Amino acid sequence: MDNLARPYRSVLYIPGSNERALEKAKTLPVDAIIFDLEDAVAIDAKDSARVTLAAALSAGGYGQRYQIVRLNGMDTDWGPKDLEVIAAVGPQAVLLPKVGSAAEIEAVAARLDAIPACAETRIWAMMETPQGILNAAEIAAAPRMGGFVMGTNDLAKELMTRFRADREPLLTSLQLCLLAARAAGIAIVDGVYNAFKDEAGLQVECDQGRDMGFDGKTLIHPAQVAVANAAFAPSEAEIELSKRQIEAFEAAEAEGKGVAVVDGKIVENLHIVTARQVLAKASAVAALEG
Ligand SMILES: CC(C)(COP(=O)(O)OP(=O)(O)OC[C@H]1O[C@@H](n2cnc3c(N)ncnc32)[C@H](O)[C@@H]1OP(=O)(O)O)[C@@H](O)C(=O)NCCC(=O)NCCSC(=O)C[C@H](O)C(=O)O
Ligand SMILES: [Mg+2]
Repeated sequence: MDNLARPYRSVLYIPGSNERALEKAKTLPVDAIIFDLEDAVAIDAKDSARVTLAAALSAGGYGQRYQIVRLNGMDTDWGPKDLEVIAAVGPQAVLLPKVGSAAEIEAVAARLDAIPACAETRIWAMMETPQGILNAAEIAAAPRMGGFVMGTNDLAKELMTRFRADREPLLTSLQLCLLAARAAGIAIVDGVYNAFKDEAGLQVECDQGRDMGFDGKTLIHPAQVAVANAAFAPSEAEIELSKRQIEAFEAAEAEGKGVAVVDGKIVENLHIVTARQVLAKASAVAALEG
């Protein structure tokens, strides 16, 4: 499935060091997995996690779930070794933390270009530093870019904000990254909701993220999957409306008109583009779930 056509409703982080979670993920209805070698892995476990993860990826079993590996930063003791070992198994995507500039993406892209197993490997970027947010447009347009992941914990730390349920202090950063991702035609998924037992709070954040235009949400626990899958899938009402809009617009066109009216609202060609995207997303979700 094409990078942008596939759903990214639920993107679950799994610590690369946690063999039980690595196994469990094969049974979870997530659209994508981030196998983490960065913040979820303790310093003493960095070297063993890399080996454990490379073996798990080679063994496979993750089905249609899109597989993204979060490496340690290339400026750390572990990052270059992570890239070497993970690249050898030809991952679908590598995710770079705390990206600040397009040059960082270009350097990793050049390394991947030299590895035949990585011909199709995409690069994703964690957007979680002030410098990265200010350079979002150039990062999104860099070679091999497949998507942005919002790192709202690091971002809140760097901006010195306080947690608010409405995320008002983070909205400018979230929207700058959305603009950059959409301009470059790459995917973008929202940050994690830390209180993984608070389903109502997660629901509010998922609805907000969906309204803003995110493709999905990053998650930290299996209990969060169902809420994200439902929030970022087209609803029955959206599917039904899209079908009626297409039908009405085609009828209007047949009569030589460029505008139809559905439920008292105008429907023009641009609305039909959105309606067809809704139906395509619904089909893609059904294909993954089927
Ligand atoms: C938060 C956790 C440490 C909780 O783990 P645990 O106490 O084991 O939870 P449960 O007992 O409720 O687990 C129930 C079962 O589910 C499995 N499990 C738990 N978490 C995961 C997971 N992430 N993926 C797959 N499976 C998972 C357990 O193994 C249990 O299975 P079973 O034995 O069959 O019952 C834990 O959830 C966790 O470690 N989560 C991930 C944390 C993480 O990845 N953090 C880093 C990413 S967030 C980040 O860095 C954001 C960004 O950079 C930013 O700046 O914002
Ligand atoms: Mg982070």
